[in-house]
Amino acid sequence: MAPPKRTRLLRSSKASSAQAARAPSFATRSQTSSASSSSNQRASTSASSNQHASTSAASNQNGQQVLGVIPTVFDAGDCNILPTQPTIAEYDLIQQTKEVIVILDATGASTPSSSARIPIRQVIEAKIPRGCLVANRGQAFGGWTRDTTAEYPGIPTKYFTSGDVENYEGDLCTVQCVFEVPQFPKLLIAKYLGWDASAAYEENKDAVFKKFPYVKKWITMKTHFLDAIKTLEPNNLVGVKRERYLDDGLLMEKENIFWIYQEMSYLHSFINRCNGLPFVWYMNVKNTAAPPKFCYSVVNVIEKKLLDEYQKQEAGLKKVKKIKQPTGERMACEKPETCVCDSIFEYYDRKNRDEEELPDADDTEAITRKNMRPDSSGRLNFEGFNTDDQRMVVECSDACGCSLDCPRRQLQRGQKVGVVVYYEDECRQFGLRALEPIKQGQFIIEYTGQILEVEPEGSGVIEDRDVSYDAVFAIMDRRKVVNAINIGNAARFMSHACDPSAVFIETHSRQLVSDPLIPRIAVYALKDINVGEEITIKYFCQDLMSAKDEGIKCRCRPDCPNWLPIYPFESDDDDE
Ligand SMILES: C[S@@+](CC[C@H](N)C(=O)[O-])C[C@H]1O[C@@H](n2cnc3c(N)ncnc32)[C@H](O)[C@@H]1O
Repeated sequence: MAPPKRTRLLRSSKASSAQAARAPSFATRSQTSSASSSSNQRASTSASSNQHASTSAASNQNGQQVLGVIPTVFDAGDCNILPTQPTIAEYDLIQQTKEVIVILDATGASTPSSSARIPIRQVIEAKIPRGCLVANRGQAFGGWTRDTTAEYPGIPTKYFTSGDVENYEGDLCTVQCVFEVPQFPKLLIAKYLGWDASAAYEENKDAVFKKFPYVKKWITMKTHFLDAIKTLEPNNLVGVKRERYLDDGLLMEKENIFWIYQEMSYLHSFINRCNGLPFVWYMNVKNTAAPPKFCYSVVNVIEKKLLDEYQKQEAGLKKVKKIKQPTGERMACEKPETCVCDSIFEYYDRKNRDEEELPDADDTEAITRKNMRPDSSGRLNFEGFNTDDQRMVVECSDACGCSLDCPRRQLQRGQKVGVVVYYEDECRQFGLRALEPIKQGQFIIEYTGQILEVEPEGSGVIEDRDVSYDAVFAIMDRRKVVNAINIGNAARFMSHACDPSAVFIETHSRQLVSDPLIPRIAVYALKDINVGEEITIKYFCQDLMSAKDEGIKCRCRPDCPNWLPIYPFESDDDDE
C-alpha cells in the first residue's frame, strides 16, 4: 500500500522528492496509537511475542545464562492492557494486574510461581518493548546500524532508513518525537519510531494530534517546560530552541547523541504508559554529554533468596491486631474503623525498639520514628519535619476494608506527575525536574532499583558500589537497600541538596495481604515544586555531611560549604 501524497518536502536539501514520496507514514493504515487495545494490535503483538519466544534460552552479552527473554521488564503482555479509553472491565483489569515482581535467579532453580496479578519475571534483559512493533521490525530488518559502542539497554541499534521505504512501505509507523516549524504553525517535523532521523518527515499538526493523542499532550507539556527553563536558565536559550524546533543539521546526523535522548524519552515513557504512569523525558540543552546507560524498570527487582527472607517475616505481620485509634489523630483511610495501618506501624516500631538494645529509656526516646499519615487528599504533613527523622508510610490493603481510591494508597496507585531527567552541570551531571506542578506533601515517584543486602555475606563492609544510589530502610529492614545504579527509574537521577525539595519515605505497600511484602521507597514533595524546578533529596543525614574538605564538594548551591562522603564506607562495627 502506498503512503499518502505529500504536499511539501520537509527539508528540500536533505532528501530527494522520490524519497519523500515514499517516506514512512503514520497514516498508512487503520492504525491506533501504540498503547491502544485494538484487536489488530493485540494480534500483531502476540505474533511478535512468538518471535521473541524462539530466541530464548541463550546467553547474554555478559555470558550469563538467559532463561527466557523478557523484552523489557514490563512488555510481556502488560502493554496490551492499557486502552486509551478503557471500559470499566478493562480498567479493573489494569488495577488488578499492575504489580509485577522481578526475580533474578540466573540458576533457574526453584522458580517462584507467578499469579495473574503479580507476574514474576525470572531474567531481565532490556529489549525494545513488544508494543513498539516498527521499532522491533527495524531492529530485525533495518538498513542502518547505530555505532554499537553506544548501545543502550532496551534502545534499538538498527533502524529503517529512507532507503528502506521501498521494501517496507506500508509498515505501520508511530510518531516518536515531534518538533515545531517556526514559519509554519500547522506543520510538525515527525521522527518515527524504528526509523532513523533521515526518514523524519513533516506532517500536518492536526492529523498527528488526531491519530496520536499523546503527541498533543507531549508538545503542550514540552512547550510549557521549555518556557519555564527559559526563565530559570536564560543562558541556555540555544539548546532550549533546539528542543522545540530542532537544529538544521540534526536530521542528517543519525549518530548524534540527541537522538538517543529522543529514544529514551519515547521508550521509557511508553513503558510508563503501559503501566498507567506519566511521561519521563531526557533532556540536555547544554552540551553533548551522553545520558547514562541503565536498565529501566518501574518495579523493584529482587533475588529469590531475599524474597524468601521477606516471606518468612510474614509470620510476624500476620499476628498484627488492630489497635484502638488514638482520639484526635487524623485518619486518612476511608474506613478508619477497620484500617490496620497504624497497627502495622506500631508493630515495626516495637520490633525496632526491641532490637535497638539501648542502655536506658532516655536514649530510646532520642530516636524519632514517624508514622506519616496522608490527609484526605493523599498528601503528607511535613510541619516540624526533620529530614534526619526516621519515617514511614503504611498504605492500606484489602485488610483495611477501604476501596482502591482510598487516599492512604498513593504509591499503589502510582506516579501522577511527569518528570524530566535534565542535564544540570559537569559536577552533578543529570538531575530530575518537574514536568508538572507538584504540591507540598504530594507523592511524586517511586524510587525503584535492586533490593540488595547492606553487608553481603556478613563481610562487615558495604559492597564496593556507589552508595549514592542506595535508598535505605531505617524501620522496615535495616539490612537491605534499594540500589538503582544498574536498574531503576527516573528517580535514580535525583541530586542531593542540603535544603531539598523532596524526601524518601519508606513505604509498606501492597494491594492484597496475599501479595508478597517487599519494602518500597516513595518520594514525597517537601515543598511546592513548579514546572521546570528541580526535585532534590538529602542523600545523607547531617552528621555524615561535613565541611571537612574531603569527598565530593556539594554543588547544591554556589556557596554550599558541605561535602558529600565518598564510598565505600566501612560499617560502624569496624570503625574502632
Ligand atoms: C544518585 S547519583 C545522581 C545521578 C547522577 N547525577 C547522574 O547523572 O547519573 C549521585 C551522584 O550525583 C552527583 N551529585 C548529586 N548531587 C550532587 C551535589 N549536590 N553536589 C555534587 N555532586 C552531586 C555525585 O556525583 C553523586 O555521586
